[in-house]
Amino acid sequence: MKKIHFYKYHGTGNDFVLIDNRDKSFKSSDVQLVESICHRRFGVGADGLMLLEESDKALFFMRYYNSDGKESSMCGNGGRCIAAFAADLGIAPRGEYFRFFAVDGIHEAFVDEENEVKLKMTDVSGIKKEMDGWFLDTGSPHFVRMVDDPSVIDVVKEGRYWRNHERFAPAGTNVNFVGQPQDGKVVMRTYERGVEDETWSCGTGAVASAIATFVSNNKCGNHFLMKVPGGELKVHFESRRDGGFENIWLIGPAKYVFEGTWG
Ligand SMILES: N[C@H](CCC[C@H](N)C(=O)O)C(=O)O
Repeated sequence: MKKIHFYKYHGTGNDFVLIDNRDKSFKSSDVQLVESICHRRFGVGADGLMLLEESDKALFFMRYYNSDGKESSMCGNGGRCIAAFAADLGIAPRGEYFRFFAVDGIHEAFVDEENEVKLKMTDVSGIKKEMDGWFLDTGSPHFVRMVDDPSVIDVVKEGRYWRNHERFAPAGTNVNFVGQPQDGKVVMRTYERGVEDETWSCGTGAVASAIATFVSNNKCGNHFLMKVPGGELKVHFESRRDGGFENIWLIGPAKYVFEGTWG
């Protein structure tokens, strides 16, 4: 097998392997290969893997895989990291807005000199109040539970229960545990579908948790600082009269960690 040159980035502790696959040399259908690269003990270790590929719709296409090796829905922190990766490789302009294509459509991005990334997320069509939480799709499905203190939640046990609940079958959902807002600051923790564990940050989850907090708390504005175990993410959006949300932005750091070869 040809050696694979990979890069490792993280976005507030949600970590990814990135590969420039514009030459299509990576076997993108090989679930076993992606899973073994993401393995925390026998591989590079990551929550997910992304291929940067050619696109006729925008500057590039972002193909996203969870660490279970399967291609999945949109990853917000992954989108921020691939934008920084593209700027670092000189594929995308730094300090200017550019567009890339992903599974949920076109995304606008802006990468500054320190790799702080602004990423426009897909519109949200609506949010559904469930007995014990809120369900919405921010590019990936999220079930948001409001709790008094996220720090005392057994995120793996409770997250796994809701992730596999029949209500969300067969696709399942990501699960977020969100504390009370204090001056626009919100503490949140996430159990991620396809990682099947708590992750230290979740971009689509931060958007889902901010919107659920906005809807469930009429004293909140539409700008949030989401405090996750791996750092802080900014989220702001506009609500629509039809109950949807648009002009949704996810902002935060994307860090290059190291690069290497696989195989
Ligand atoms: N695990 C998610 C995709 C990645 C979401 C997360 N890493 C983010 O930053 O949005 C899913 O399969 O629905």
